[in-house]
Amino acid sequence: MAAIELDGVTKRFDDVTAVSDLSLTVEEGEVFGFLGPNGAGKSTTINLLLDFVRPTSGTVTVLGHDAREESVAVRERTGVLPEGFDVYDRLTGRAHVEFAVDSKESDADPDAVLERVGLADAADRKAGGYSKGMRQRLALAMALVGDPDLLILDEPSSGLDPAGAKEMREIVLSEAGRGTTVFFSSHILEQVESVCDRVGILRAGELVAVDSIDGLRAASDADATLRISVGAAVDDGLLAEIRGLAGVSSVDRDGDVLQVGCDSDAKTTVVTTLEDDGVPVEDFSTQETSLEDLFLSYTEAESAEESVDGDEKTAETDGETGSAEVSR
Ligand SMILES: Nc1ncnc2c1ncn2[C@@H]1O[C@H](COP(=O)(O)OP(=O)(O)OP(=O)(O)O)[C@@H](O)[C@H]1O
Repeated sequence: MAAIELDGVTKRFDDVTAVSDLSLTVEEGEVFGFLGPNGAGKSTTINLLLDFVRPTSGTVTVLGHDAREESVAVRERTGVLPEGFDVYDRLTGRAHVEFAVDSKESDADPDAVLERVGLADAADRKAGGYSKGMRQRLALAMALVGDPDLLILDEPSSGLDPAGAKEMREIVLSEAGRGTTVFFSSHILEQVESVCDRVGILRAGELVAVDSIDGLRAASDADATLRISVGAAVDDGLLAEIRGLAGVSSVDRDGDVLQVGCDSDAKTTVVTTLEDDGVPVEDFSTQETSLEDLFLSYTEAESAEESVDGDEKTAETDGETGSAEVSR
């Protein structure tokens, strides 16, 4: 059974379409990263899962329950770390977790939960004195109460330093190891890379890609950059010839160096074309797409229509998704 199933979901707030015709399935036990820039619709999607907002159209099913009709059943089996969680300054960490235990009618031992997130030593301190990372861990502890089948984490690493973000990842992995489905949003691809089985990328309310990070990388192969040091001038005619080769997306000349955006199949052709035209190639190297560029390639195309072309495109990466339209 799928843990999360969104089918043709649109959510409008007056004239703003926050989520547009979103269809997405997250399988049980999967760690799924939900990515997108600010305002892409991530929090709205999470709110739809929890029935905090209702879809304008489409259906939302969580753990086999209709999110609208059976929201109580969904919330009983779901732990949530909301975006911008704020602690009660005067309450201790333990009191926060006790509150979660009471409201979920769980028999969990608060100290054991605090231990799981590394806050056992700070259990008796007032949360108002906690650091940002400790507050996030406390929020996670509250979400973990009752061993939920689904964990929904909205920007769990926001405000955390690298060590804090690493700890958060470790906790997510250990929960996933217990069979929990984890759905979390982020606008930083690096933060999801090491934990997610798959990621979905949202742009302006539309899902532009769903795949593993490796799959996304493979699909954006066209954007790897070939750096070529040449031993003679490259005239405009030759530049145009290279620009016209199959698999080449961009060519820039900077003194003796050419930067060619191309897929791996085109690399050899680019080099031989230069040599055939009498331009000696002294050195060349390939720079793979960085995670940041990869993310930008899916989220910064000029308009959503350019790369979203029907439902099939979002079901699997097909080698053309998003990145093909983007030149850097
Ligand atoms: N309650 C609301 N009323 C009106 N507009 C809303 C409401 N909630 C969200 N929106 C709009 O919907 C769009 C998507 O917002 P959302 O908060 O879902 O994005 P997000 O991807 O979570 O962004 P961020 O990374 O900044 O948290 C934005 O244009 C936002 O202004």
